[in-house]
Amino acid sequence: MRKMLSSGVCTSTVQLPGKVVVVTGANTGIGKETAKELARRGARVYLACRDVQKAELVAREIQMMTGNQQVLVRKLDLADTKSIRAFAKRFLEEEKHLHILINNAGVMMCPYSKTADGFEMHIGVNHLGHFLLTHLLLEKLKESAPSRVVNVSSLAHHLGRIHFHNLQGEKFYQSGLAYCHSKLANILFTQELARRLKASGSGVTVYSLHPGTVSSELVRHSALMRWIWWLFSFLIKTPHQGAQTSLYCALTEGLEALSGSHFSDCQVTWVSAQARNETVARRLWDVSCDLLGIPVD
Ligand SMILES: NC(=O)C1=CN([C@@H]2O[C@H](COP(=O)(O)OP(=O)(O)OC[C@H]3O[C@@H](n4cnc5c(N)ncnc54)[C@H](OP(=O)(O)O)[C@@H]3O)[C@@H](O)[C@H]2O)C=CC1
Ligand SMILES: CC1=C(/C=C/C(C)=C/C=C/C(C)=C/C=O)C(C)(C)CCC1
Repeated sequence: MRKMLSSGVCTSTVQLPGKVVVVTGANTGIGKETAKELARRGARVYLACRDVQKAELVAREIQMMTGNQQVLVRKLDLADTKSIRAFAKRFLEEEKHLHILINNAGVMMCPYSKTADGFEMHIGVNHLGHFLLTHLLLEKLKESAPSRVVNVSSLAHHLGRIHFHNLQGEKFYQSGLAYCHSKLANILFTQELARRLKASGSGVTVYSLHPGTVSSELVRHSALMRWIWWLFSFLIKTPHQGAQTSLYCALTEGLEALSGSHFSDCQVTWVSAQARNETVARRLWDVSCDLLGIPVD
């Protein structure tokens, strides 16, 4: 059972000297392990985190463990578009390239709350925050092609729906479902972005994934989930195991033809019918642009 729940290993031997990587939410859990492995392979790794003090400690730890001093911390609060814009501005000023963007940060089952811009927290951080970040970094990714965007979604997307009349959860809110909706949005964004990038022949590819059920701080807002995680701790993945599919999508050679696909346990996997709906994906793209003040093309 443990083997079944923990399978999927990134076997790529690709090394990353001279490559630049951004990992959001890299101070703990899956993001930290992902950043560590990318640093071990020689990349310059930006830990894009909301708590800079926590992240600095992690950066030192990764530097010590990997011998790579090019592990840098930058403030990024995905619940505040000003912070996202400030992060992108500084990054674009200081870096010539961006080869891999890992949109990993996430919140789950928060009590109803809003971001600085008035978006419901799950859709605001998990989807809109990463949508804006990717938009702001996209030219740099194109200039650095071949380059990749990796969006960490979840199996939980199967329970998600995009309710355009209630995107901010103001009419109806259930914290678990709000998480599922935002994870569905991650997949729809991946597919729409992949379609657009393919059409423009940009050399940037995009992947979404489910990391598995992973022991991490994600369950911090739910006593029930913390209890389930504790009870089944002998079965669920470690953060190192949980990082394997992100690493697979970021590193595996020859994955370009699968841009837009969804992965689990380092293999392409199926997504729900909602997640394959191109009309919803296009509309979500347009609505996201509107909400974020990005010109709709
Ligand atoms: N664990 C699991 O079983 C599963 C996880 N996933 C996905 O994996 C991803 C990583 O989660 P996991 O490592 O498990 O969870 P953790 O809670 O351990 O890590 C989440 C990271 O996101 C960061 N974060 C949260 N809010 C913001 C914000 N507003 N701005 C910037 N960063 C933020 C956290 O920062 P801070 O430490 O400061 O709070 C933390 O670094 C998430 O997208 C999650 O949805 C998907 C399926 C299953
Ligand atoms: C019942 C049960 C489990 C519970 C799984 C759950 C509750 C998964 C939730 C996943 C989430 C919330 C993903 C986040 O994106 C385990 C631990 C697999 C062990 C086998 C029995």
